Amino acid sequence: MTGEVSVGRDLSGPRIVTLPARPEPIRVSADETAIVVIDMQNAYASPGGYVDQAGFDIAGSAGTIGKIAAVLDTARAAGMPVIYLQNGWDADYVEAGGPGSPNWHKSNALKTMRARPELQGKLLARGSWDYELVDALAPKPGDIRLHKTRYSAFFNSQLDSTLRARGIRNIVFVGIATNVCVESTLRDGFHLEYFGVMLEDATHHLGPPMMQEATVYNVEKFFGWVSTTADFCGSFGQLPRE
Ligand SMILES: NC(=O)N/C=C\C(=O)O
Repeated sequence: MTGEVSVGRDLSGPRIVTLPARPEPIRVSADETAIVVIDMQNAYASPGGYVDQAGFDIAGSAGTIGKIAAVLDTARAAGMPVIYLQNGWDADYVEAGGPGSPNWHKSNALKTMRARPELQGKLLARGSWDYELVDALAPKPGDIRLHKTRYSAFFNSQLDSTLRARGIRNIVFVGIATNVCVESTLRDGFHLEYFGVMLEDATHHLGPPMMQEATVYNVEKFFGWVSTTADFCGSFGQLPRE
């Protein structure tokens, strides 16, 4: 392990935290740090949701929900912003794009609905059960909910302005899927000068286990820091409420 990375100019005071992480610990102000919860919707985490219908293994998602719940309890108690993203489109799928959009060709939700017309209107459509957040992670008063239409939560969304308005420089990522929307958002955040930390056991991949390993490697080596639920709760859990 190399030395610690410090984010910000004034790193003294009671709201400064050193989070154990790889490749090195990262020292941040809790007041400049937000939790971003990626797409914890029935689509991605519930039996019968989109990714289950599309044939992906979602067995690991139940454990991920429990870890995220612990992270959110700690973050709220520490007075940190909790920002939920929800992925999907309007009921007519206009936001999904037509054949002129790569999304129309690559989205497994759109492909599944084309193959099984009885699902049309059910997957990732705003207003559907599939689009809704899982019950176990229902937002609490003060939490923020944002809509997104593509894998990166920064693309065509209010995420950047929501973070900048609150003086946030550091983002702790949890959610599904590690290798698609979590990684896409963390990468875009890197290019927008946010310090991204991914909690590896509070995320879950789509595809074979090597996809989780690949994103963990990418984040640790190129785009940010990797930590765990226990280390997040152990360090931010010590904070007095603002
Ligand atoms: N939330 C995600 O990572 N989504 C991945 C695939 C999809 O939305 O089709």
